[in-house]
Amino acid sequence: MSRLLLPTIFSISRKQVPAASLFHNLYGRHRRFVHWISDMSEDSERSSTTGGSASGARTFCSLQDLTAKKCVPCNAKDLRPMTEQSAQELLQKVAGWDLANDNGTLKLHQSWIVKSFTKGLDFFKRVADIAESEGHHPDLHLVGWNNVKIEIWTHAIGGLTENDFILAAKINELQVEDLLRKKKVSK
Ligand SMILES: C[C@H](O)[C@H](O)[C@H]1CNC2=NC(N)=NC(=O)C2=N1
Repeated sequence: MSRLLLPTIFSISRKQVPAASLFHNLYGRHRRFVHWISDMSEDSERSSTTGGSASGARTFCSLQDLTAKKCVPCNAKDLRPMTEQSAQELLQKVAGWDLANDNGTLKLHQSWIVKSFTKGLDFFKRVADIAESEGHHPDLHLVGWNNVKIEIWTHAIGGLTENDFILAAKINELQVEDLLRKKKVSK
């Protein structure tokens, strides 16, 4: 129906023509429905491309292979922390990592048991090489001589960005079997 026709229909007062009020309601509902749909699609568009959720405004956060991606400088003005929901989605891509909420700051966390204190330091060196090449750095803990714990978050914005998941995925690729204590297989 052409736009020109519609206003004329609505110029008829609803009192005079009951059918017009029925049509008006239906059209009104249709219009609200159309607006609802378009709002929905804008919202979904906004959250998936501008990082309302995933990776902050700058980097589009897709679930493609994180190891093929490169960390971006954390001082990018439009980077902001991702939501917990987006972090949960990305967590599927980094086996072995958990999501920790440290006083409102979301972080990635994983721990290992190494064969010795010095093997722990060797572990850190291998992680450090990746961090330096990515320009993005984890928090490294070596506790009780053989317990390695790594936390990853984006300090510059106080939360998680795609950078953290890229770093976690690349740490997962490290060959560290020679450093780890064999897991006891429960009998
Ligand atoms: C400019 C450069 O991106 C920053 O200094 C980097 C260095 N490494 C970093 N690592 C982490 N985890 N968070 C940061 O905010 C951060 N900032």
